[in-house]
Amino acid sequence: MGVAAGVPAGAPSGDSFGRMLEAVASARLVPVVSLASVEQALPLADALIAGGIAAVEITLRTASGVGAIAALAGYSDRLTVGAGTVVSPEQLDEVADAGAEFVISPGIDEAVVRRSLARGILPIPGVATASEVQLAQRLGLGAVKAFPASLLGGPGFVRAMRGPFPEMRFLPSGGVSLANAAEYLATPGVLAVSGSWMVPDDAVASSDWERIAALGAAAMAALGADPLG
Ligand SMILES: O=C[C@H](O)COP(=O)(O)O
Ligand SMILES: CC(=O)C(=O)O
Repeated sequence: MGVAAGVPAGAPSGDSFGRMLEAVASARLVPVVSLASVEQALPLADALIAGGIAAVEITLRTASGVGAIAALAGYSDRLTVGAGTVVSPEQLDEVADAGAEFVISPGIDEAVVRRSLARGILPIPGVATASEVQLAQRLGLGAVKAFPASLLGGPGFVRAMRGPFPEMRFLPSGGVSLANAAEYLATPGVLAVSGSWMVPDDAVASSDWERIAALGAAAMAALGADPLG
């Protein structure tokens, strides 16, 4: 990962951020999940793992987000746990204390990125313009989230941004689906894809963990063989 210039004194080494980045890359698909209660966290994790999913983003869009991250952190070495919708340094501290390994935001905020680097958690801020990618690069980041990917032009957005920013890697999210996830992943510069389709709110609400495991397995199957494997 390109984290170097933005790493404050005392932060973990670039190798540590690189390991987190590669955990997300090797997962290839990162479900975005908002949970209504902390009790849903462990059965959700079991369902995701059963479906072959290796990373999850738990958002702070619900009040149980931080508690769910705390419940999941360290639960299984088969599931890397990150936080989503982190929009302030204070929230960054909360998810850092809870044990999140990566932090995703819908947009890029220099204070959030710097706090994340200082806390040793991989920041993957959202970008929708070249100016934002440029800021991410200046902060020393090697990966950003392309959000909302479908409205930005899909894989073409990543291809266009890789011209001026050939080292940057992108996590497309927003409108990614079973039908187009493989095309995104095959695009040079795509780190992994993320989305919510494999964890429908109604399945979580009804504790339909078998359905979530099946949707996860179908999603992973649609992504095909690991091109790096
Ligand atoms: O940040 C992620 C998005 O909310 C996921 O978008 P999606 O629901 O279109 O998959
Ligand atoms: C949309 C997004 O990136 C987030 O909620 O974190």
